[in-house]
Amino acid sequence: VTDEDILNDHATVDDVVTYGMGLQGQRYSGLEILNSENVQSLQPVWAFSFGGEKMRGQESQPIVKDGVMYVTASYSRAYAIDARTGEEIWQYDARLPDGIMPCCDVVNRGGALYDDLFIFGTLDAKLVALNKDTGKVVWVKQVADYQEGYSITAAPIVINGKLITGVSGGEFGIVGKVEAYDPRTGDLLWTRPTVEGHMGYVYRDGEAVENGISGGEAGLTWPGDMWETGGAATWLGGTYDPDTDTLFFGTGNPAPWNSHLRPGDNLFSSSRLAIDPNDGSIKWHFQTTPNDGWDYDGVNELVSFDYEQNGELVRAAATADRNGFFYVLDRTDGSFIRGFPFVDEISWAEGLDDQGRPIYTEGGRPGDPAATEDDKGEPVLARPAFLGGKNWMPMAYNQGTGLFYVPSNEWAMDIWNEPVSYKRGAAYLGAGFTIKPANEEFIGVLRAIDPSTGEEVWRHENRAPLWGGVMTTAGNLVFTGTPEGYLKAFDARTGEELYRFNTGSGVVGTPITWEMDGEQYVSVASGWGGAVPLWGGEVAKVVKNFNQGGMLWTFKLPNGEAAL
Ligand SMILES: O=C(O)c1cc(C(=O)O)c2c(n1)C(=O)C(=O)c1cc(C(=O)O)[nH]c1-2
Ligand SMILES: [Ca+2]
Repeated sequence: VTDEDILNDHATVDDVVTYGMGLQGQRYSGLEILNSENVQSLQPVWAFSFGGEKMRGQESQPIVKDGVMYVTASYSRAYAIDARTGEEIWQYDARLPDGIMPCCDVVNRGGALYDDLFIFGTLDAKLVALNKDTGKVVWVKQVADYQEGYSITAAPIVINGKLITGVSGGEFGIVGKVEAYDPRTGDLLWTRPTVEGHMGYVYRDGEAVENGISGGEAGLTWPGDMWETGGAATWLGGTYDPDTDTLFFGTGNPAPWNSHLRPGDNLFSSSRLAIDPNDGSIKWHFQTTPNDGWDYDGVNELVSFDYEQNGELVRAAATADRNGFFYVLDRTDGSFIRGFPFVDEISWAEGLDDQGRPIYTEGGRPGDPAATEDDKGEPVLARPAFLGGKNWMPMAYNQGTGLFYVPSNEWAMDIWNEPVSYKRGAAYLGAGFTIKPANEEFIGVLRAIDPSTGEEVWRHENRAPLWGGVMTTAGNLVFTGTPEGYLKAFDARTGEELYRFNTGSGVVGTPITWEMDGEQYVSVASGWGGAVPLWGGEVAKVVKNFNQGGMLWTFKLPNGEAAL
């Protein structure tokens, strides 16, 4: 796989060589062999077991090149599979130490292909590069110390000969960062910490150089030394926009969760960062939840798209934040174009001001434990819950309909603050919580959203929270999965459910589609898990009978069907 292949991934329908089905992250395929007229006939052609004990939480997006599928699974495993037959070519199991500390299950969301390498991140915070034909290790690089709480769950991306990764660990007071490596050797090219105060340098050719952006001196948005352990993990990885030559990374929650310990905006937590891929410098930032006090952890993917307004081309980017608001930004400079709620009854903010900053609801923030006698701050009922209006699961943008398809959830939480102090390698929250369903009928809502008006064009409600990624096609289709086990397809214009297939375990993976031998294929990983069964509080009851697992399913129309 070459840089060209990667940059063109969104336009080549016969392969999927990037996380996002294109670096901009639209998850849109121009294929229409499979479409809203014939999707009812879709059938599985093979299924592949990830094997292993206790397999769960299959959040991966496979990639496909030249008839071979490369996919990661939970516990930092990777596989190459014959995409025609489902036969295994090789398997790699990372040997993980006992002390790994993923906050939210043992997940992995995917890998990257470059040259003859398949590269992915592990729960002990390493990057591993495997020979794509044999699965043999070519290089391994320690990105950060797992004993401090670092891990990697996101898929790396490669752009113009640079391998770009983020890190997880926001719940342990790590310092988030984005890093670039030489994909052939694993040598570090630059590092970009995402907490102000750690900001004044970049690495270039293995040497630290000042780049002038230092939060440490003037106007620190953290009190005292709180920035030293400030979180802002880049745990969802990034997207890349070739038009502006910019990497977009979301940053997670500031640490600790108790916001009274860190008055200030706490840059660059809960933000979108536009990063120069050449040296790691920050071009602009947009913070969705300043002084985040609810773990809104605004790490969600920023997806580039273009539209016309009054005859002018707008180079925009959109993100559906965990905090419940959908933002449309000008991707050339990060300026706010518009924002609107995409979930119901947001409690913590009354809306956004004309810069996109939240207008906080009076009394919406959980109280300061220092102000009470029993060390437990005044609780509040906040909505959405910290697992978010949308969590990690990627949305999709359809160039034909001009709509975003957003996997969202309706839930609330009781949240309160507690005293906490930083201890290396220990949870650093200073908060307690119970998540509750917002109603008896449904939590998950797949929404079709018009980014130019904020209108919800259609919605599909699901009993359990939606936790899988979305993919959309020129064949007027939207695919996603449900914790109840289904891969589902919808009419992209109307939201009518056109197809469902039960994979035997909850689908929390992200589907892909590609063309092979003149036929259109769809693949998705199945295996219930992720944060909901761990942290879902009262919602865990809704999902408690769902079986875990680890399978990869592949579908196509029966032979000849597409021609009808
Ligand atoms: O702050 C962090 O570093 C971090 C990392 C991760 C992760 O790497 O999976 C999650 C979260 N936070 C998080 O807050 C969260 O709700 C979450 C859900 C999931 C999941 O895969 O289901 N991961 C994570
Ligand atoms: Ca987090």
